[in-house]
Amino acid sequence: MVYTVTFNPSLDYIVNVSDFKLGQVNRTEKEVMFPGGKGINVSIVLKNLGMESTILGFTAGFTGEEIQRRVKEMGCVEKLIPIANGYSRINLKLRSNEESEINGMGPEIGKEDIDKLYQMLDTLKAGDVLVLAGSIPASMPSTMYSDIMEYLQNKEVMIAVDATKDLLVNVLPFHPFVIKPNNYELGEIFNVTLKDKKDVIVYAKKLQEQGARNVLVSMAGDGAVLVAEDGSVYESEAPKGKVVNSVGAGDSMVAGFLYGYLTTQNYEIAFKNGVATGSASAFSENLATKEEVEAILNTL
Ligand SMILES: Nc1ncnc2c1ncn2[C@@H]1O[C@H](COP(=O)(O)OP(=O)(O)O)[C@@H](O)[C@H]1O
Ligand SMILES: O=P(O)(O)OC[C@H]1O[C@](O)(COP(=O)(O)O)[C@@H](O)[C@@H]1O
Repeated sequence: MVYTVTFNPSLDYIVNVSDFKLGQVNRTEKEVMFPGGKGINVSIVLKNLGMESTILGFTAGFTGEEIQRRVKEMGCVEKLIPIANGYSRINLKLRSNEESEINGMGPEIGKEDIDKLYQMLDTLKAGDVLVLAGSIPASMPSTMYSDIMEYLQNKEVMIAVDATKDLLVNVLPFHPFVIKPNNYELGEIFNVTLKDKKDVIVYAKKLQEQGARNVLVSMAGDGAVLVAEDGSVYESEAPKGKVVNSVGAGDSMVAGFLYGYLTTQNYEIAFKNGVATGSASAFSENLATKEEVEAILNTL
């Protein structure tokens, strides 16, 4: 079974504003709202691809209830833990001449809530897959994901991590199955700007040397790189198409990669599947469907 953990779920409020002007009243031309947060998006896409998973994590307030309602409506299994205070974030995605995002910091999560999550993690068995994805509330330590990995280290659970900075770096000694920084996040870890795939491969290998088994680096419209544990390096250009909504493209890539690997145990197929799924999400308003992914796979 695949489990995804989202400490900080969101409602993604995506608004189109023609020629946005800072400091003025702007009006939307279009607005849509989706449940979001990285683990939740991974679960939605896995569902679309035909693979069941269970959504774990924390929700709060009316926004949290709406996130739960929507993921259930989509047919996902969720065991989100409602927390007593605050409310889950509404993350604003502004599409205008440029794309901007404001992601909230999320409600505080108490120790008793974390204990409940650990009780759920106690049910994981060898061969299960755990996805730890997205930010954690600012009040939590950057060892949150590595603490979970340490707790599970003797269980033979395959763990995927999509996080930034120390939250990601701290998990490396626990040998995550796959990590997926984008090229900016990879550069940020080493305080460098990565210009091209050649640079990306050098620094992805450094994260592998520090403990990651597979390092998948997304580069938006410039494609992706996989440095795999068997020593292979795969590179891909981004599939061609019109970007409609790139929110969730990275999460879709994680879902596509895991789906590809879990169904074939082949890194090349997993990588292509990740690229196609990321782009299929970027090319549609909603997250990728199986048909959309297959259509792109046929072009790779
Ligand atoms: N403009 C784009 N054109 C084609 N594919 C894209 C585009 N943006 C994203 N993708 C696809 O989605 C994947 C993940 O996107 P990216 O933006 O790098 O992730 P993140 O959201 O984590 O930063 C890319 O590797 C690519 O396959
Ligand atoms: O937890 P974070 O890092 O703030 O990211 C949360 C945001 O990222 C998303 O999961 C989308 O992520 P990607 O575009 O990287 O796939 C949104 O649904 C959500 O608003």
